Amino acid sequence: MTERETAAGPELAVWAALDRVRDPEILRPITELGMVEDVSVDAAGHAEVSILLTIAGCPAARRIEADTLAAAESAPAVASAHVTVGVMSPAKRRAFTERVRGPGGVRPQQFGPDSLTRVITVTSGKGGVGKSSLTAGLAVALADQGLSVGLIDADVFGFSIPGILGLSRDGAVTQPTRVDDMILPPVAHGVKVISIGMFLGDADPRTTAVSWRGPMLHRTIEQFLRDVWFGDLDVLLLDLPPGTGDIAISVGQLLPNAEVLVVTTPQEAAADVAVRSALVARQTGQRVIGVVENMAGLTQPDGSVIDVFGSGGGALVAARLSDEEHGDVPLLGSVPLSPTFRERGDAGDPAVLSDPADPAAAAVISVARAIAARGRGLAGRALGLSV
Ligand SMILES: Nc1ncnc2c1ncn2[C@@H]1O[C@H](COP(=O)(O)OP(=O)(O)OP(=O)(O)O)[C@@H](O)[C@H]1O
Repeated sequence: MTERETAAGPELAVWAALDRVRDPEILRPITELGMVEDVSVDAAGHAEVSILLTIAGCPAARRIEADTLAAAESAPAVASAHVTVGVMSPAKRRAFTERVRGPGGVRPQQFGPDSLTRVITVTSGKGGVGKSSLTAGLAVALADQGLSVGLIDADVFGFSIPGILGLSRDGAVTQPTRVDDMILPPVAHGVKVISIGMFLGDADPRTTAVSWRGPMLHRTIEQFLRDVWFGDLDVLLLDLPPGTGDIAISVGQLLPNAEVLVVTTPQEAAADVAVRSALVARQTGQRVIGVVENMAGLTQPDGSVIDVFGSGGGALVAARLSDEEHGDVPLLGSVPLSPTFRERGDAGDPAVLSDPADPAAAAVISVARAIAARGRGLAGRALGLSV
């Protein structure tokens, strides 16, 4: 019998209250994860709760402790509460990782051909068109719409996702928690995020250039897919370096179900490169699901609009990628230039949550709705039917 099964009265009520405390990285109740060691309530209504963390000083420790205390205090018949925090023994930690990941030592790569997760890579051809800002915004907006979302930032040359999502301060990037060989991605604004920028050791990402060749990048993405525990995701987004064939090939091999979203600016010159990057992805078997135009017309205080980067590039890319063989590739949205959108991104406080009425944020939210509504095409997928 477990501790909980023998509990009764106020103690059972505390256990029930603790069901509401979720591990902030795993997003599952601490009771389910075996993190509550003991609960006792004395005759005066004082509750003593002891919880076990995976590792000493785990980044989520304070939050788990505070949430546990608040939950215990809220239980009926509890007048006061105290929480003791301990650390799991290696055996308990093994049981914990099995509970999270499922039993068995062999970890298959996540998001393989039978996975139900939609994998969407975001590509742009040219750098600096706002691919990372849009990827982060879409991830947060999809999570806000109730989906379970993961985000892999594999943009070695410009890993800006931690900054945009508030996971980097003064050059220090939030580190993922490691529980033995399992890596738990930090959760930002409801999104599980892993970035190459989290694996630079003590190096300051502001002054550290990552110059990796294709094979190393391939291995890193492979490791992210194997060792980083994302859990059941509805959507996994990947922010990739602009326009490299190497990466497109790796993604095609590692994530054969990946869909591609193409980001371009309204400029015709950017359109050519964006089309090329989409064609490379297509050659590796990925399906292009749509185009998003970014940095479209900037609205002035008097209501007039300046097309800083021209106009029509998004529609042009969509038209050039649509044909009989591949069907219609839609322009899913046109995101205007917006100083607020940039400022909020720089502050790690994405506008899609903090200022959803901002025109750029609203456009990103609407693209996220369009992506969620389209669902995933089943073409080429094993349906898992047996007769
Ligand atoms: N719609 C927008 N309005 C205003 N600023 C924007 C908008 N989209 C992106 N930006 C800003 O443009 C800059 C470049 O954006 P971002 O880093 O997302 O581009 P990128 O395509 O990912 O670049 P790279 O791949 O080269 O790293 C950032 O400062 C970002 O805040």
